[in-house]
Amino acid sequence: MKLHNNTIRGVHTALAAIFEEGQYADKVIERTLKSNPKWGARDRSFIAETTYEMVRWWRLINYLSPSNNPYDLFGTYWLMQGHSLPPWEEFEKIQPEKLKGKYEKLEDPALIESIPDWLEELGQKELGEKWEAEIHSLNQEADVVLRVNTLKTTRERLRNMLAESNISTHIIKGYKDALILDERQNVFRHPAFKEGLFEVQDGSSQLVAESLAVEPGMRVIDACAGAGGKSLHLAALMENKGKILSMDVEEWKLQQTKLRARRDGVSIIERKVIEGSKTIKRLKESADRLLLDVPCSGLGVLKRNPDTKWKLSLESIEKVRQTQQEILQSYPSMLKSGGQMVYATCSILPSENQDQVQKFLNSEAGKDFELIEDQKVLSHESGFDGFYIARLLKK
Ligand SMILES: C[S@@+](CC[C@H](N)C(=O)[O-])C[C@H]1O[C@@H](n2cnc3c(N)ncnc32)[C@H](O)[C@@H]1O
Repeated sequence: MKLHNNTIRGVHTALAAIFEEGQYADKVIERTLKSNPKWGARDRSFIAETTYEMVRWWRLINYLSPSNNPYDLFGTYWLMQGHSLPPWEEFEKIQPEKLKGKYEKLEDPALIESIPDWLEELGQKELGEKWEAEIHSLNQEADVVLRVNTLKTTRERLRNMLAESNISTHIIKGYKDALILDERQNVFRHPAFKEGLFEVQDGSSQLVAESLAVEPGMRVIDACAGAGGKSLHLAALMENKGKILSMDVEEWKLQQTKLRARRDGVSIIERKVIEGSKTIKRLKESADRLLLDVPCSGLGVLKRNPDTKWKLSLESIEKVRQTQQEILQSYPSMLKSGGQMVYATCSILPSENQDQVQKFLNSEAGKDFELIEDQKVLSHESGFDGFYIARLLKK
């Protein structure tokens, strides 16, 4: 592959915004690409992919080549990917054989997997012997997975339509609405996306709405709806019949839900901003089904958000655990008796998952609930993101 100075500089600018200004990688890349409309499709995907991968391997790259020079860092990454470097004077200082030797001598698992030391310790403590395979899998690039919008099309029809534009996909047993792209590409510009025939949603994430056992006509609350990924899936499973109340503490996220619902042909979603405990109390025993897709560390989605590992800390994870338990202590009151609730996270840590559910069940607020089943979806076992999904019944 031929390297170009201007795209390497684009990557460097993006990395500086991520590491020096603490901005989110996805937003930085979006902005970098938008402000350079002359770059072609190949340059754009080079910049996006290289930035994400350099963020992922940042600690290892900096260990192998401690330097502030962007060409030293990029060149090291490029060699790590198995490419060779062109004879540019910018790369003169790099000695491939020396780097190779340094890499081969590595024994520290945190350096090898390019994660902070505290995360290696936490992973070992919480996942034991499964941690090594899990973090290895979370360091691989994610597949692009589509969720077919069954309100507008079928999986076969969408698959054929994409094939006509040379986008080949495959299906996997156990994920009934999913299509996986054979080759990574930007599908947001495809007419089928603009017509609302699919959403981009990881396979594990698609298991969440599925597990809530919704039926057309039900009254469902999605209490941490965000931009509405799961609400839209619930609406499709309910055949757009009944009512979904999509709630969140962030109004701007719910605004996105509104736009996406319009595109997807969903009319049963109402939105409500959570302004405090009063909002929850007013909805007492009003829902047949309740989804708690709670805020979490995001350690299950490192494949697609590699910058998370540099932004998190033990303190921030503890804070999010507290929010999770606060939500569990109060929101289930919105469920009718005989109703079912799903507690879900995109984390692989038991302390955010089964331990939280157990703590709830042992508390006064959980005394009327029982656990029906739970799924601990690990990335190295499923191939998709890491998730936790627990289904509970209110007696
Ligand atoms: C995992 S995200 C939700 C993703 C969303 N369900 C989807 O499928 O796109 C968690 C959401 O919880 C929201 N949140 C944070 N604290 C909350 C609280 N106390 N009550 C309700 N939602 C909260 C966040 O704003 C965020 O949108």
